[in-house]
Amino acid sequence: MITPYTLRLLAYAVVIVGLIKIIIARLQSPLAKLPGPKYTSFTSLVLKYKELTHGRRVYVHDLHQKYGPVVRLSPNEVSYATVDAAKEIYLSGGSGYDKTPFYTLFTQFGTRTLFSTLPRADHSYMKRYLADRYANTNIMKPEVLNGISNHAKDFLNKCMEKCSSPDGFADVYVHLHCFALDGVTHHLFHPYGTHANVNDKDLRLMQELSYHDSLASNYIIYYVPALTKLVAYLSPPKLSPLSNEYVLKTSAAKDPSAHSLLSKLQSHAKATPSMPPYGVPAECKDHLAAGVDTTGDTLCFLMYQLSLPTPASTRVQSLLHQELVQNPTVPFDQLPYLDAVVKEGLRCFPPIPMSLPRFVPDGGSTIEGYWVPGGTIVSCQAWTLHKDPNVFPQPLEFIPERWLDEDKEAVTERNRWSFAFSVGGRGCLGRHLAIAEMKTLLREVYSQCRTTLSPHMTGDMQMEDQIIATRPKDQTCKLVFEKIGQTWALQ
Ligand code: HEM
Repeated sequence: MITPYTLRLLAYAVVIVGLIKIIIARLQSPLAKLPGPKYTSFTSLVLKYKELTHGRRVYVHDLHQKYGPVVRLSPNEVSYATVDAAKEIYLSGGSGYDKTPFYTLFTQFGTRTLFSTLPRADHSYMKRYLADRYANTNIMKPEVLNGISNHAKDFLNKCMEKCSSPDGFADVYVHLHCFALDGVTHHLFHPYGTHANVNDKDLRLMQELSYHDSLASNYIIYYVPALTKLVAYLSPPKLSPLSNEYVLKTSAAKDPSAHSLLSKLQSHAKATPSMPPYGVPAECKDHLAAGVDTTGDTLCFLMYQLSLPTPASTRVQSLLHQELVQNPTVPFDQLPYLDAVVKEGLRCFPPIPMSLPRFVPDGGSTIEGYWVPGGTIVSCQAWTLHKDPNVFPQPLEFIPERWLDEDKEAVTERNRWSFAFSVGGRGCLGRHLAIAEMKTLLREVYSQCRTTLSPHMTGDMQMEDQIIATRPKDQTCKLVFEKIGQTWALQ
């Protein structure tokens, strides 16, 4: 007869045998041969803890510093820090490996969009279809550039107005996000775009989009879908009534401008009865979300950097000013120092600095000399690629001149390692728009003004990571704008 004691022993034995089996399997796994802390062969708990506490990017970077360009992060995940690995993961076959279900977190109105579609095949048709809207030739059209330029003027007027108020400073975090919202909605919806730097209703829309923190609940839902209801109960999802209403209403508007994304999507919807009911608004909302914090945060980090009270920042601002006043009619894409400042800004402060996860295809793959089985999650992160000292000497310093180096081969190599917009078929669709916006705004400001930190600026500008993007921790950046003559001497 089996006694309770025997039963307990049996239960223990089953658990122990199970654990031994798991340990043996993990030790025999091809990933066990990869560099990385031993515990990552057995558990993903440390990685998950870092994710939940905004610490993943720095944790992954520190592991690369310690273990080199290939690091096992968990029993099923590996991070790489070389351009060859990035080419294999994001460029092989054009679009690289398939996205993981992590991107399901980014569906809009319950509908998959370009960004959240996982398999390559489903994604590539839509990407090709929408590509012309974001091609440089479309972005460089006067109707697009004039819109961006007007919004840059609104930004500067707003900042000057704030600086002449008793406060004496402008919070550029707010006004740059308004500018980014206005710029992207001009492209998506013209003539139904926002004017958030002049209109309080649109300002509230920006606030709804940019001030939120749903990192922990998103990760929990992703890793333990069974807890979705509990998470929704304990921490109800933040609704976005203003932006949802704006996008739903606007995407049904008649006669959007021919250059807009909306006109293209509406034509597609007419010709494609099988398009999901929320296909057009979902795609628009996705591009809206993709275009506000990214451009707004990069500009914010960049203007903060230029405004620091250091000789290096003063020098960069002065050189930028000189180039801009000496070339008032040269198109923004032909100004080398402005280009170098933007590139260095994207290198030092990539707004999407974290791993972009992909699945190794069936049959496995050899990356950086190590074979990894199909189904392994692999990724690179811009934060680490941009800090390789062999490619970017003094990687922690902000040095625009590195992009103007006489050693052309070195500059080509730096461009190859630039990963702010990712690479390949799933790289950023809005890249040319974002660059046009950033250069137009910096030209508007630094051709006329000098910016310095306000004495009221006590906010923390450390990067605080969100689910895939990052942002300044305190979401505030108080600067003083001072109009200057054309002859600001190099100090
Ligand atoms: C400084 C500004 C920006 C940066 C650094 C940036 C960066 C990126 C990166 C790294 C990705 C790939 C993400 C991944 O694979 O997980 C991406 C994708 C994307 N971005 Fe941007 N982005 C910026 C601005 C914009 C703007 C202004 C728009 C459009 C209005 C936009 C639209 C998109 C879209 C639609 C995708 C998905 C592309 C696809 O899956 O094929 N982005 N962006």
